[in-house]
Amino acid sequence: MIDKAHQRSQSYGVAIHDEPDCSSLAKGRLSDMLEESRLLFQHAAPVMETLYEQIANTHSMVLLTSAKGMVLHSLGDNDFLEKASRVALIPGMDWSEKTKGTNAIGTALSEEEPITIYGSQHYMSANKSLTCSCSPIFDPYGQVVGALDVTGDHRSHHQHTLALVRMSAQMIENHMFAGSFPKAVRLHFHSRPEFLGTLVEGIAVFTPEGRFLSANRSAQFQLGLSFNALQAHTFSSLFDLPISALFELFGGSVQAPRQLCMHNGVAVWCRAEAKPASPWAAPQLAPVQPAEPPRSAAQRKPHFSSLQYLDTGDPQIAAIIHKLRRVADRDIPVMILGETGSGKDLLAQAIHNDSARAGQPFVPVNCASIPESLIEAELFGYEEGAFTGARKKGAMGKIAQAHGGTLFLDEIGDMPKHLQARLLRVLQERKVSPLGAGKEVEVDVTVISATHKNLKEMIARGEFREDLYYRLNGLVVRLPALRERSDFELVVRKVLQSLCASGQQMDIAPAVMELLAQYHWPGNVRQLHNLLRTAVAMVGDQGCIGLHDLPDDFLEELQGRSAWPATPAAATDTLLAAPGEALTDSQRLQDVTLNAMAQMLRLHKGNVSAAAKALGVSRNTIYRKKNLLPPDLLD
Ligand SMILES: Nc1ncnc2c1ncn2[C@@H]1O[C@H](COP(=O)(O)OP(=O)(O)OP(=O)(O)O)[C@@H](O)[C@H]1O
Repeated sequence: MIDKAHQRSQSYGVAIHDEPDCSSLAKGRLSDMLEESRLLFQHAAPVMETLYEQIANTHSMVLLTSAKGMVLHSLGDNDFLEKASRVALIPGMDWSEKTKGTNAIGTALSEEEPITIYGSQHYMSANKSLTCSCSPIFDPYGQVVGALDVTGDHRSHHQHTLALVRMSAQMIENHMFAGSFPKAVRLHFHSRPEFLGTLVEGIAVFTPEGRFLSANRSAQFQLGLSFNALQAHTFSSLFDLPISALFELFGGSVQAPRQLCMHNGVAVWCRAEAKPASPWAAPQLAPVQPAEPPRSAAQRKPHFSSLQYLDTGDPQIAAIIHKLRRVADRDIPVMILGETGSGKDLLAQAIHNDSARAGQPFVPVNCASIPESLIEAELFGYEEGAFTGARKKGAMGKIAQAHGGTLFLDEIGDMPKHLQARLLRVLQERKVSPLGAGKEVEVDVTVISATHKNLKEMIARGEFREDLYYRLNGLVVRLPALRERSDFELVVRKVLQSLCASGQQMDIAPAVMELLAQYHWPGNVRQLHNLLRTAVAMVGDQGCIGLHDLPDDFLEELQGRSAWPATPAAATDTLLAAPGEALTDSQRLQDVTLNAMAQMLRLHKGNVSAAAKALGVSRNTIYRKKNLLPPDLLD
C-alpha cells in the first residue's frame, strides 16, 4: 500500500523536500467546508473528545477531515499542537495525497482503508517526525464523508492507536446511521447475543418490502458482502426468509433477540425495529397484538430456547434443569458457572423462555466486552448531556430495558468493583437512576448471572463484593464441560441439526463421531459448533461428514495429541465411504487416511493437487505425510 501511495505522490508531482506551506489556508473555505460537513461534524465532535481523553498527554492530536482531506477540526496537547502547526497540520489545510504525498489522512482516503503511516514512510521529509493513524468515515449510503486521524510524535506512537481510531470512526458511522432511514425496517445482529446493542453489532436496513437500503461496517463484514454487492440483495436473499416473517419471529416484541441464519450459513442473534409508521407494522401485513398472552412453553418452538431442548440425557444437566424448574417464577436470582462456551448463555435464555416473563425482554449484558468507561452508562443509562459524548436525548440503560423481563449479566466477574455497589443497590431497591438524572426509575427485573471465574477466590482477594455475590447466588448451577458430558453424541447431532437448513440431510461418519468424542474440547460446545459449521459447509447440500471435511488444523491437533494411535492395520475402507460403510474403529484412522491418500494419488497418477482436491484436503496435508506414503506415488 505504501509503495502504491508513493507512486501516486510522485505522479502528482509532490516535492519531497518542500517546506510546509500554510499560505493556502483560507478561512472562508474552512467555514464553507464546515457548513458542508455539518452533519459529520455534529456526530464526530463528541467522539473526538472521548478519543482525545484516551490519548491526552501522549504528544498527539485528534483530527477530523473532509472527504477531500481538508482538516476541519483538531484537538491536541498544547506542546504537540505547536509542533503540528509547524508542519501545517491545522484546520483549513489540505492533507490529501495530492498536496502532502503519502500520509495517513491522504492515503486512508485514497485507499478507503484504515492505515498507520510511520515516520519515515511519509513522502515529504518535513512529515517524517510524525506517525499518524487514520480511518475513513463512511456515511449510511456507503460514501466516504471524511476521515478521523490521530497524529503524534513518531517516538511516542502506541500500537493500539489505529484500533482506537477505527472504533471511534465506527462510533461516528453508527451515530450517523441511527439518525437515517426513519421509516425503514432495521435489523440489529451479531453471532453473540451479548454484542447486540454494542458498537460491534451489525445493522442492516431494508424497505418495508425487503429491499436493501444500507448496512454498517459490521453488517457488511458479517454478511461477507461489500456495500456495493449488498445493493443487489433483499432481506430474503440474505436471510432466507420473507421480510414479513420478521414480525412473526419477533412476536410484537422488539427486545428479545431471536436467531436467524444468514445466506452464508452462519447463525446470528437479531433484534428488529420498525417505526409504527412503517407499513411493515401496518395492520394488513402483520397486526400488532400487544394483548396476546405470552405463548406457553408447549406452544413455543423448542428451538434453542427451552430447558427441554437442553435436556439431552446427561444426568448433570438433568439435575440442573430439575433444580431450575423448582425455582421457576419465584424471582430467585440464578448464577450459572461453567467454562467458556459450555452453554451458559443458552441456559440463561432457556430459563427466561420457560418463565412467565417469556413475552418480556431478555437483555444480555456482557460485562467483559464493554469498555470499563462505558459500562456504567450501558447499564444504568444516562440523561441528555450527562457526559462528553453522550447522545442528544440520553439513552436507556440495559437494566431499564429489561423492565418486566430478565437481565442476564454475563461474565459478572468482570464487573468493575466501583459499579458492583451500584448494581447491588439496584438489586436491593429495584430502582435505577440514570447518569445525570435527578430521579430514580422503578425496575422489575429478574437477574441471571454467569461467570467462568472463581468468585469466592475473587472475594478473598478483595476483587468482588461479598454482599453482591450473595445477592446474585440464589441458586448456583454449574454447567459441565463438554468433555465431561455423557450425552456427547446427542449434543453433536443437535448442533448439527441446528446448522442445517430445513430439509437439508446431514449425517456424520461413525469413525468421525468416535474421534470427536475422544477430543478434550477446551472451547466446549462453541468450539464444536464452529467445527461442525465448517464441516457442513465442506459437505455442501447433503451428505455425510467424513474425516476430510474437518479442518486441517483440527486434524493436526488430534494427531499431535495422539488421539490417533499409530496401530498398523490393513485398512480397507476409506472415510470417504457412505455412512453405512464408514469405519467404526478410530484406531485405524491413520492407516485409512494414508490409504485414501495413496488411492487418490494412484488414481491421479501422482498429481498431488488433483488428489488433494478429490480428498477435500490441502496439498500440504498430503505433503506432510510424504514420508509415510510409498515414495513412487508422489510426482
Ligand atoms: N446444549 C447445546 N445444544 C446446542 N448448542 C449449544 C448447546 N450449548 C451451547 N451451544 C452453542 O454453543 C455456543 C456457545 O454457547 P454459549 O454462548 O451459551 O456459551 P457460554 O458458556 O455462554 O460462553 P461464554 O462463556 O464464552 O460466554 C453457541 O453457539 C450455542 O448455541
